Amino acid sequence: MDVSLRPNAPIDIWNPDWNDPFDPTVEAGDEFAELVAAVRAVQEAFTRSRPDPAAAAGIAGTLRSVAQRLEELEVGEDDQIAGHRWDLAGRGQALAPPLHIDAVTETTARGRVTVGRFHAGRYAMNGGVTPLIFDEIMARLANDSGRPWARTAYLNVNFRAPAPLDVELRVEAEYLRQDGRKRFMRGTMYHGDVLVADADGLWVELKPEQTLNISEGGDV
Ligand SMILES: CCCCCCCCCCCCCCCC(=O)SCCNC(=O)CCNC(=O)[C@H](O)C(C)(C)COP(=O)(O)OP(=O)(O)OC[C@H]1O[C@@H](n2cnc3c(N)ncnc32)[C@H](O)[C@@H]1OP(=O)(O)O
Repeated sequence: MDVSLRPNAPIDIWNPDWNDPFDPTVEAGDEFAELVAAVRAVQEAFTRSRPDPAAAAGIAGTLRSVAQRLEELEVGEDDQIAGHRWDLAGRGQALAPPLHIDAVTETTARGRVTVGRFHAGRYAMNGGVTPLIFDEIMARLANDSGRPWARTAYLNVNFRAPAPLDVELRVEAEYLRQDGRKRFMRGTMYHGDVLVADADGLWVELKPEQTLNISEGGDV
């Protein structure tokens, strides 16, 4: 079943100012997009299924061999493709809801997302998935327009109405104000005219001694 999880936007948005050491142009073809779509399809189909024990054992074996093949291709985090393909929905990170970011200005960001049962609680979007979507679009805006890196300090989400599955939801972010290193952001999610969730968030700009890659040492 096609639940519109494929990253169907050719280029959502590409900001050359985005400070990512990964060079996305190398694997910018459709093959990796197809691989992400396939992983998402497995997640969704698995969630929707009820295999009998024999089918479960067979499928587990197949997936184990896929995992083994990918393990042979492991690279460091800065070089992995997943999460770094900014032109793909959800950046090519298969766990992330496939958020298409259509427009980013200095103070606003606008996107859309459709989730299936893989991201469901019961009949509606899981309460942990909504913050994932807000964090994605609000962090994107907080860190856009050449602004130095900032990390999420808090993200408060209000669930106003159940967010339905398999339909497109509109997601917006607004850069409210800056106070020194603090960037205050707001997010909203709509199904048609219905506000299903909103969020307030604070992003704090890193000090020079703080490093984004905490495993490199330095002050976190
Ligand atoms: C499946 C999906 C995969 C997703 C894949 C994502 C990849 C996406 C890539 C794009 C995104 C890239 C960027 C990575 C961003 C993260 O991934 S963030 C991940 C979640 N966030 C974190 O891990 C942050 C952990 N916390 C920290 O690192 C530190 O607490 C912070 C936020 C940097 C702040 O620490 P600090 O610099 O020591 O701050 P400090 O000087 O104490 O405070 C500065 C000011 O902020 C205020 N403040 C600080 N914290 C708070 C708070 N919690 N509440 C209220 N005020 C606060 C202070 O009161 C202070 O205010 P003023 O006194 O100046 O008025």
